[in-house]
Amino acid sequence: MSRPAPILELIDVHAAYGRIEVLRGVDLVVARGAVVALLGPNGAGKTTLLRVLSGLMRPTAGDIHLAGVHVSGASPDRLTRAGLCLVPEGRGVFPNLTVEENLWLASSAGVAVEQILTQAYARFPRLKQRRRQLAGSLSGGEQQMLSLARALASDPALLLLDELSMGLAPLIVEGLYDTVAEIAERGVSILVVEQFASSALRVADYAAVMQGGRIVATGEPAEIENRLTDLYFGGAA
Ligand SMILES: Nc1ncnc2c1ncn2[C@@H]1O[C@H](COP(=O)(O)OP(=O)(O)OP(=O)(O)O)[C@@H](O)[C@H]1O
Repeated sequence: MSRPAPILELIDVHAAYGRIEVLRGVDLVVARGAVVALLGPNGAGKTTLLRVLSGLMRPTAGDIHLAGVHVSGASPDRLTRAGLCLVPEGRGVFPNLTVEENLWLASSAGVAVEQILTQAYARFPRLKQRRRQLAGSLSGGEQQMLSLARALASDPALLLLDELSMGLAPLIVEGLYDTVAEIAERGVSILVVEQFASSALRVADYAAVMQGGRIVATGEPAEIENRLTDLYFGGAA
């Protein structure tokens, strides 16, 4: 019997802002149920890659397969329906709406709002305490919990997380990554992008390093962690 296709496969993906090519031939695989950490210094192209993957930007060349289906250039809407969900850098919550209103808006067709609220509050009791508070007045960690809860409401097959740790204290980041590990245990595949690596590597099954618009190293998290300084600052082979 043939093995199921990986949840995500990129083959020689290119993308550009105007004439400036930012992704220069990205190859990457996320196996079903895996957590993959995509690391890399400022400007490596990580956020651009997530924009391309979530349909916000069209690749100029290359192939993207989601669960074996060719989706290069597909709309965000189609990708969402196919099970992909992006948690963007900067958290993507509506600051002038309450926690509960943010969760209501995350409800997708066919999933009862009550069920979404129950699941979100079970996973993040802190959000229940603050359900009538405006999202913009939550702490950074709480906003990140809310954006994760919103993402999970769509019952994604593949979660794309951009800089979950941005601007947060280490202890908060550790807690969020514990949640990421729990989400993965439920069978959700996860591609997590981080500039600073250790928390993401702790929960990852596999890691890749991006530099100058290409993947320059892939491997086990421990191996990548040992090579990270060289890969970021010493140029990569
Ligand atoms: N809208 C844009 N127009 C033109 N150039 C852009 C745009 N957005 C990003 N870039 C450039 O593309 C390159 C890759 O940026 P990108 O944000 O993808 O990197 P990154 O790896 O996510 O870095 P960071 O961790 O700093 O966010 C950078 O040189 C950046 O200046």
